[in-house]
Amino acid sequence: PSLLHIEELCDSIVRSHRDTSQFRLEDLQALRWKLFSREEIHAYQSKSIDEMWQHCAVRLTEAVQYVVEFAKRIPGFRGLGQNDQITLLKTGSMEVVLVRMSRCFNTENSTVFFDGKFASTELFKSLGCGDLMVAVFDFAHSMCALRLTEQQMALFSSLVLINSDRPCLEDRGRVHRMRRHLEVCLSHMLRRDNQESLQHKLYQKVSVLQSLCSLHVEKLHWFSQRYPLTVHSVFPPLYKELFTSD
Ligand SMILES: CCS(=O)(=O)c1ccc(CC(=O)Nc2ccc(-c3ccc(CC(C)C)c(C#N)c3)c(C(F)(F)F)c2)cc1
Repeated sequence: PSLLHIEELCDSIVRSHRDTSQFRLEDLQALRWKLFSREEIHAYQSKSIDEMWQHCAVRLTEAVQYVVEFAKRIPGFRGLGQNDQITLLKTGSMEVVLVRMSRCFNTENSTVFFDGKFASTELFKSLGCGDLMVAVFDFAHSMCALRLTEQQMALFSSLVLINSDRPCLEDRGRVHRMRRHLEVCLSHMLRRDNQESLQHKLYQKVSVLQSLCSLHVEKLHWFSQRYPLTVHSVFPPLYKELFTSD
């Protein structure tokens, strides 16, 4: 691909990320000291496990929907077969949500934006997923340490999604060709930012992301065994489609 084509591809990925990321960075920054009060935290901790799970599933599904929109705007994604689009979203959308979550993480007090204010892991106690929440927050912290620009996050997010190693892809070759172009974009951008050292640090994040998402699916399976009706009747359909193997 020509350099012009690469620059154009970079620009379109960055634009798509900006147009599909729920909150602008400056808005999240402006809210970063809006913390939940003791009473509000106590109210969340007093929720039943199924109530809190449902609440979080709804919030997560909103974030996933924006990632689905981002994926659809990646040049070439809509050219893939329907099944391959679903396969890439099933395995990659939660990973991109977790990458994006670092945008709303406050490293000074280890809080994350949730339901309009910034919350620490203790707010999620009634989920019964302490280890997952700690891992999610630690990941957000480690992503913040890389101090990615929105452009770098946009390209990293597209590479997380366009992964030709995903199981059951029908046209693996086509996904791989898309991925090659995106890899050239990322290295072109990192060279331009004089930050080539970021490349391997980003690729190292991929395995942590995948283990986080497996843990999320594991916890969901554990929860759906105990509260089948909650998952079946009040969880968002998209959440069920993406994260359960029903
Ligand atoms: C992401 C784009 S953005 O514009 O930066 C943006 C856009 C919106 C928001 C608000 C927001 O939706 N925060 C939120 C939502 C759900 C969750 C969450 C809750 C529970 C679980 C455990 C699971 C078992 C249900 C998981 C997981 N895995 C994740 C979190 C946080 F991870 F922090 F707990 C935060 C924050 C930034």
